[in-house]
Amino acid sequence: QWIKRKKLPIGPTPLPLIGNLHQLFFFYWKFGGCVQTYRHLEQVYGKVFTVWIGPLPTVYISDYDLAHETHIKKANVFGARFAVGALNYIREGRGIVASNGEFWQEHRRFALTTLRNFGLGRNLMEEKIMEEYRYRFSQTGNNNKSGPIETNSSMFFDLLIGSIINQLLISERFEQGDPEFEKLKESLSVGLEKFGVLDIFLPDWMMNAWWMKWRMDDILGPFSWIHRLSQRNVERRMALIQSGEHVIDGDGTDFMDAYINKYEKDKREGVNTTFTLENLAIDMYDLWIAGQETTSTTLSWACACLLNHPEVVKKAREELIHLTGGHRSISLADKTSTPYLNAVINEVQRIASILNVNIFRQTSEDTIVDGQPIAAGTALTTHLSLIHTDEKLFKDHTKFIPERFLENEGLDKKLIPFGIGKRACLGESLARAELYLVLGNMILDYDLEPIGEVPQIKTTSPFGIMKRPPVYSLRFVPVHHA
Ligand code: HEM
Repeated sequence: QWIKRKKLPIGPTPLPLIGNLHQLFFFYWKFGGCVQTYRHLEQVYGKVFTVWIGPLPTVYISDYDLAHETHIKKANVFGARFAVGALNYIREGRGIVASNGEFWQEHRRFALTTLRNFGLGRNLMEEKIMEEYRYRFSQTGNNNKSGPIETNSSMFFDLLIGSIINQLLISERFEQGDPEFEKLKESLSVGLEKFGVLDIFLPDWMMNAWWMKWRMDDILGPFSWIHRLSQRNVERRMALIQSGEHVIDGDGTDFMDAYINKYEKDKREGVNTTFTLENLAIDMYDLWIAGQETTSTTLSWACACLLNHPEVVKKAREELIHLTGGHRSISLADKTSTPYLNAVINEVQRIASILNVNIFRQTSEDTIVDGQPIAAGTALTTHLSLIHTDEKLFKDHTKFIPERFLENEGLDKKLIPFGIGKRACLGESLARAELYLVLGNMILDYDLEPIGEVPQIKTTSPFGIMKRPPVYSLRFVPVHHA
């Protein structure tokens, strides 16, 4: 440890085996959350510091300029995923989130191109988002379709966003009460809830040890269920293709079609390929897990913020009515004409900061950051939440103030909820399209009313890997434009 520390940024003194865990737990208790704990460490040790999770040193960058200097300017040094422990469970170096090297490049490029193709030409992505938006609002609530809709925020947005990603992946929608969806959602929330920071870093030998089996079954079992569902979807599609009930027309209409086209082509040409059906199930598993909970949680945060700030809803709606005359929906082409709505979405993502840190990277060579050495192979991350609560950038950071993005040109560049650099979020453009279309049209079409107490703008999971908003119900009351 002593020798290793010489090649790492400073940080609290670690003990053998347990590293800084005792201090981390003490600070969690003292400060009441992970972000406050890491803010304290930043104040003591500076913008780059090391925390030992047991025997493993992990390095944190807590400043935007340093994150840019490392992840953008030296992208190759900071571009590999640190994929051990629970992150590598099921994936075993495959998929998009936890793979590296050529495999990662091929699968990331394929997924990006396929999702981008949905955005070109007839703009399938926008069509699918709007179709699901209209469907969900028309199906929820009472039978009076033009009356108010009463719902639970997280269930409503889970169904909406789950259906959009499912439409893009396999052309299927989830319905309320659908047992498969309920089980899928439960698996995801149970899995993410039980997942602790230590599990991310467990070495494979420890994960496989007999004395860890109960814990691994408990936290990873739900993820196995999601993986099996993904495998079943692949088997079902292949059976339909073989029976002639599903025909892939040209490029196909969803991700699975596009992948099967590539798989068949590689097979025909005798290429030694990683595009196998087994890997298709893993890619879909990754896209589903990464693409569902993230966006739907952000929308739940958005409504919590808007319920607390009716003046923001009013101002955003005025902008949208001025643009559309109240006669049509908002489309992605309107984005440059809606600066206030854009600022509202930015501020929601800043306040929510649903993922505190980038998924961990691994330095590929010895390097120096802010004058401090970092050895090759070190696990490192950018602390997104510390950047988003940096008072120098975001004054009065606990307050919801969309105007800050209008008053301070270029501030939006320093907002990085999708991560930064080579491994930044693959679904960023899809998520941005969903947030813009759903929030913009919802503000245009509905008044928001709380049912019961107005939810606090405060996370209910200060120690979790994902920051969740309070659970609350709300009412969407249709607005009739003159
Ligand atoms: C508001 C919604 C979302 C947020 C805040 C978000 C945030 C993030 C963050 C912080 C990362 C880690 C980046 C890094 O390590 O530098 C990430 C990675 C990723 N996200 Fe998202 N994400 C969102 C939506 C989506 C959607 C809709 C999809 C899929 C369609 C998606 C797919 C992925 C994938 C595949 C990765 C791994 C990328 C790689 O390793 O190359 N995300 N996301």
